[in-house]
Amino acid sequence: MAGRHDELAREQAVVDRLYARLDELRATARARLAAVRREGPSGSPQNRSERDAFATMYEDRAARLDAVEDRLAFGRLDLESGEERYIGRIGLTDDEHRALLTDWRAPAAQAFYRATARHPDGVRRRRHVVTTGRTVTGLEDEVLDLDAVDDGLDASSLSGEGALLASLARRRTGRMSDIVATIQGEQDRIVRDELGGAVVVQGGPGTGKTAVALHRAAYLLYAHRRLLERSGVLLVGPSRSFLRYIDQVLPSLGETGVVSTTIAELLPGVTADAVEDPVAAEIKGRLLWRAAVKRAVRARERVPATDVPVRIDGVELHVRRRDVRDAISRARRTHKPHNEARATFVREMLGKLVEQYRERTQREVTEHDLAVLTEDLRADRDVRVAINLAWFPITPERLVADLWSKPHRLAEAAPELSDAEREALRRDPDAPWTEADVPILDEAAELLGEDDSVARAEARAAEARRAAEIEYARQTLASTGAGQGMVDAETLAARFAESGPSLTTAERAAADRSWTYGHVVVDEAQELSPMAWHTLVRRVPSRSLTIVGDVAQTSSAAGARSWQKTLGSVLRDGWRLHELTVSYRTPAEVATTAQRVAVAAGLPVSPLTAARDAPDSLVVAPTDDLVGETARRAAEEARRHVDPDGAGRVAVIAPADRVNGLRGAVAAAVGEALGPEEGRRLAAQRPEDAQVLVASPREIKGLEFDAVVVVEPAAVAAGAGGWGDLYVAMTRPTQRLVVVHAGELPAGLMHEG
Ligand SMILES: Nc1ncnc2c1ncn2[C@@H]1O[C@H](COP(=O)(O)OP(=O)(O)OP(=O)(O)O)[C@@H](O)[C@H]1O
Repeated sequence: MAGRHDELAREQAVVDRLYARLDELRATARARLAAVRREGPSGSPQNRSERDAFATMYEDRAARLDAVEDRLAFGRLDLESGEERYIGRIGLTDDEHRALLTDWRAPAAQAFYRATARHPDGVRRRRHVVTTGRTVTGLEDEVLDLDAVDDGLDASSLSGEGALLASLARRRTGRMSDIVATIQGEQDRIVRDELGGAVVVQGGPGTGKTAVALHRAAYLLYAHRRLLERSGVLLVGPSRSFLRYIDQVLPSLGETGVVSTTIAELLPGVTADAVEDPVAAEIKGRLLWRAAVKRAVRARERVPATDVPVRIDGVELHVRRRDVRDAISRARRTHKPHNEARATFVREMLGKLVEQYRERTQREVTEHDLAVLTEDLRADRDVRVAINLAWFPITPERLVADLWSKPHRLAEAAPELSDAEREALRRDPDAPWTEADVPILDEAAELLGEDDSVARAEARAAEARRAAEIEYARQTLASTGAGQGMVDAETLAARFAESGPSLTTAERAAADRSWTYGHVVVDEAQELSPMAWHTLVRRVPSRSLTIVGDVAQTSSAAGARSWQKTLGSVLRDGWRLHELTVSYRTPAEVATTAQRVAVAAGLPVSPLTAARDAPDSLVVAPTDDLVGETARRAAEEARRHVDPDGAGRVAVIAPADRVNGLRGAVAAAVGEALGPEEGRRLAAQRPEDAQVLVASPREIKGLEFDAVVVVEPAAVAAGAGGWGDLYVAMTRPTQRLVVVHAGELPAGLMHEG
């Protein structure tokens, strides 16, 4: 039997060969890039843009190859056929196209994640190859032998347990890393679920929902590249800091073209960063705004109370009520958005006025006179005012600001709201936007359209240009054979386009409110209001979505308590539910206690089994000096977990109104515990990189830390986010939870011993 040393040496030889091949491919991509760049900025514009396009293509290729350096290969399958198949981040072949490494997303890699002793799927042995840099440092084998199966054990045991536990115990860096080497069977089934329809993943804290959602995005981009590269994938997260936390994962999986956003940032040109009152947020999240915004728009199409006199060339005419009524019906029959249908309304009204003019004057008029008269009428101030009053051109921002600042507008648009509810929405006309306004603004933009005759003419011209470019790109691809399997004509054409060679699908999509995506991924999805769902679903006409969240962690007043209730109205029955039940983050004692508190509070919690335990992972500390004790505990955890090299994260999570009061004391205690130099280094860190963070529950949603100090749990639960916030706060640590309290402890949270 080969010794461990021989086995390591053997795997090292394989890994060396794989890195050598990777280096070779990188060198080729760089050489091609350099050759394209060497040609310099000469030649026709078409030559130049062609060169730019190829340069971008080679840059992409080089970037993708660079991104897969870490843990290039991590697994090996020994098949019953005798084949040894290596699994890694990307697929690699040799010069003769023989497979060296299988992409983890390929069907041939599936058994690495799914095979069990009970269902070996042609696999004799699964090996996890652990590497540090380019050196093989460990091997972990699982022999999938049915004789070894103990009843009941197989279904629940973890695959690659050693590699998994090692990865879970690793110190946190403030950035999420991929889990490609240790995806578990229940997670893999979700990752590889088909593209069509909506996949909803419900699971308790730390069950890998975010990880699964991101790996699924990478999988779908691999399995449906042609479709998704053109239409794009949208990823929606709860906050910028969360998006930053996860922004390394997709690039490390070789994918860079995903648009990430929050609901607040969904509308290009709208900044929605004001904090909303929870009562108003809940009301604004209701689906009633679909009808209410429609009514608000209709209110800008209105027949005047009386005929309105206007005078042109000394002749008195009337903007007559019945003419307005006819013109409104005609304009509505175009089924165009309000601002676009306005052209029809204006044309109809001017026609009626010209008719009146002819009747009044009984004059013979030539075609030329008619045109002049129409223009005179159009330019006349009184006519303009009368027409505008009947069909008012208006922006979405103005329409919505009027709803919030003019009580009669809101009463007319949303009669179903009570007086108290309407009062709760009351705001200054120039108050800043909140996240809850965004879906309503989007609805308004949809119904109003843009008054953009010029923009539309430009778009038509651009479309014609683009068609010509696609044709040209097709010819180029055919004649050079370049870009095989990497880029299609349309993508290449987009890069040729005047808008600049570097404008990717993601960039174009992000700048365009009406862009529709091929797939949308929503994380922390329980926070979205019904109205936000309505807005999102509009962006994915195929209804192909990955929705991950936990209805027990909901803190938004407008968020979901039940998927059925929230999604039923927007997706009907076009969704399928998966549940994740193993917590990979929190040690068992912390997970069990958090669950107990959540159950006692009546939250709709999912079952949760912790994958591991850690000694002394829960401490409950009563005190009379809340600030002092919190600072002392935070300093102790910082000493234990925070490294000067940037690894290790500690969070103090406190009720929102206590955060500011704690910051100074925590910073001082940490400085004292770790020394002035370390104290200064930590104090200079930006909030998003802070190794010691003092924050409210809202700011740490979806994130994780080595240690967490929760301050006054009953007060956290009494805050705007309720018990969901406390459940979130308690389930952030990977190693240790410290609860500091001066007041009563909530039910389920007991003192030690
Ligand atoms: N199969 C796995 N292998 C290694 N690590 C994993 C695996 N699954 C999850 N993890 C790790 O567990 C932690 C929690 O995962 P993640 O943040 O995706 O959970 P979540 O369900 O989204 O949590 P929350 O509901 O609290 O936001 C992360 O550090 C993640 O990398």
